[in-house]
Amino acid sequence: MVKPKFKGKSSINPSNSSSNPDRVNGAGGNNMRDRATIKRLNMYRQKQRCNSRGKVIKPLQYQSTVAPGTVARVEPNIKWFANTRVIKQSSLQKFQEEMNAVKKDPYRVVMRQTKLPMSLLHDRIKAHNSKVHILDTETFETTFGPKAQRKRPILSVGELKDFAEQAEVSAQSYSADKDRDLVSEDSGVKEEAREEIFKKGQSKRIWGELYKVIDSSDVVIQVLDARDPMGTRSQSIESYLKKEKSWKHLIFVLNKCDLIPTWVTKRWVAVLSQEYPTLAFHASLTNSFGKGSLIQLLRQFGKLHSDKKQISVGFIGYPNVGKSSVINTLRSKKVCNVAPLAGETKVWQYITLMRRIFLIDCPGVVYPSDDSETDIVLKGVVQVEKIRNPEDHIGGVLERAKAEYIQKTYRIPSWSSAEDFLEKLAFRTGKLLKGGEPDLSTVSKMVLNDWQRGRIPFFVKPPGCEMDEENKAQPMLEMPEMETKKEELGNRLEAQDVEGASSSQLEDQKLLRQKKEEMQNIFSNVKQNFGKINVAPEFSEEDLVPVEIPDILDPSWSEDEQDEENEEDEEKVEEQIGEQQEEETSVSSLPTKAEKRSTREVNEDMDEKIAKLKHFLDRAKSKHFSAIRIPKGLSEKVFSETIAKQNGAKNVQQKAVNAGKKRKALEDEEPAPPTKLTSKEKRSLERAQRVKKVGVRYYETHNVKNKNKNRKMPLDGKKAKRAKR
Ligand SMILES: Nc1nc2c(ncn2[C@@H]2O[C@H](COP(=O)(O)OP(=O)(O)OP(=O)(O)O)[C@@H](O)[C@H]2O)c(=O)[nH]1
Repeated sequence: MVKPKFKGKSSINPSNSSSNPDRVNGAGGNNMRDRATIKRLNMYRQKQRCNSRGKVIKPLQYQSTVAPGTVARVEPNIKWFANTRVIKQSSLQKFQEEMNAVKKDPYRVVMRQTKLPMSLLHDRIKAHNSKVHILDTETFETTFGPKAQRKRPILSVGELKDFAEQAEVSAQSYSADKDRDLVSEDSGVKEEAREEIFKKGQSKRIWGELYKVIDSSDVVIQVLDARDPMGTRSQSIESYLKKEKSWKHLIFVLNKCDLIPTWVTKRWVAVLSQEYPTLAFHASLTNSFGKGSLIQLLRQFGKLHSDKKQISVGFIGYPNVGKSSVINTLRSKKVCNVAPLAGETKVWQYITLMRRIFLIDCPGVVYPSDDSETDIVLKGVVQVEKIRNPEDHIGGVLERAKAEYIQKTYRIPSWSSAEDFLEKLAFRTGKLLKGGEPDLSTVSKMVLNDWQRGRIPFFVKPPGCEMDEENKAQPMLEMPEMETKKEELGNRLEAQDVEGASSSQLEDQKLLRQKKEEMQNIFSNVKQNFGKINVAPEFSEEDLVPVEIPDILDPSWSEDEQDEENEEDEEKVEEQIGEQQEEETSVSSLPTKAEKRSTREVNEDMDEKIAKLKHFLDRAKSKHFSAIRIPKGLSEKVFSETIAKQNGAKNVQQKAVNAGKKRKALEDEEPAPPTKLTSKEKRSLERAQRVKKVGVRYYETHNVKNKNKNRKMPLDGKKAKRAKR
């Protein structure tokens, strides 16, 4: 140890020695040992001094005895850091033998086992291929005898030859692309990580919401987009429900049927019904399709679970397929937020449909698949505004949609590539950047938005649509596939019975069969008249394969009745509108094409007028204006036209049956007034007259300070103008 020199009063050692903790400038510059390190090293180096008789005359630091009660320190010594628990092999062997002897002796007990190195007794490493001594622990009878209980490995083959064959087949079908565990050499080039927006609907939170909805529902409705039902379908959830929650009923609702030709809807319903009961649907507050069928179906499910106080119906599906819209349609009012943007529904929500039926809306879930980024965008999962390079996905749009529809929608006659198309569109729409450069990003977003909102006609063709024309023209789908499916299921179950299942399995099967029969009974009542779907896009002749639509709709319960029943609580004006629509849709089911076109025009006219009326109503309801009046001229015109059209429609039907004068009858704008009005017509006339004034005067209903009862509101002039606005 370096002895600090005494330098008068100061105890600081000025030397530059590397063992001096006080040194200021050493040879090491900034890399010098710090004070603590030097002190520690000095401590290690110290030696005690003894006299010739061995008596310690200078003890080590911390070695001197201290008075009892004071904190003492153990000498830091290198030997403390060495392995002190080493015993000889022979000693270990002896310990193991003796310990084993004691353990096996039933008259002796090893005390304080936790304090002993017991692991040393069992650490003999067994060779990987060492023989298993089964017979040491089990009897021959239970192991190999006729009543052996030992589990055997399940092999799908009986002989080694078959096993080799199987291996060969699997080797042939092996594809390195699909092998996720394949270790390949790192080429240094890696695929760019997917942007976060493309992982929408896949988060743990969303899946949590989905499982909450599934757990809480008695009936699960998977909503599919009619334009691409298979792309928006989740087979993994279906198999999960089948395996884990077999008591829950799963049905499909094919929504947005108004965006595809009717025969395609029919075909898809037939295809999907082979697996699960399927209903076609068009979600709309004013012009829906399938609402009555769905409500009736839910009612029947309610009856099926009469033991329960209420049943819950969960709506699951891809984002943007219209789950919330279907719920709004069933409730005939906006109870869930709806937007053309994916991910509008954030959390699950309960909605009461009837006293005993609750609906649960679920956020859209994206199921794991190999979809490319373009697929994801075109399925409407990603919000267009958030896409970094929207022009990358236009190629996909041009590939999927027919050129004819693109030409018609954007009025661009031809293009050589996606970029060329975008440039032409940018010039046509005036979307230009500085210097007259086409703004490709903006026009791409425009096209993608149109795609997501169904403005570009598109649909995925159902399987087998080229073949059997007969099926296409099948007038009323009565789910024949369900029959075959049931039979198939029955056969399968019987086959399983023969194989010999346990009693609990048999019971399960019985339950399953019972459930199927119940579903069959329920669905045997469901008949949808696809001719009533109001298809919006104008499809080409090629896509519009004519569908024969039955003249008479006579299911055991009709949609019209249901619609009326569920609209009880709505405004009377809306009832009127609903009745008008029903009349209109029944006209649209007439067979010839020319008439179809003219009825569509009539429908469009009516829709416009209805929208206008509704707009006025909404404004009046929100009380943003002190008084709103529907201009008398407009209301009279609308309702007189309505009645005229109703009568006209009746004439049309009659004439269509009698002779070939349908066209004339339909175009007949002002038919002769009916001599005698039916009670229904009388009521609708009364309502029409009543609803002319839909607003109320602010001063009449509000208790305001300067209320002047005698004040007359001028109908012309400034205020009247404001009210009219
Ligand atoms: N043409 C047409 N559009 C529909 C139909 N149903 C829904 N939509 C539209 O599809 C868009 C999405 O509807 P939502 O009801 O918000 O869809 P969602 O499945 O609840 O979406 P998330 O909230 O993302 O789960 C809206 O713009 C609706 O207007 C339909 O039957 N026909």
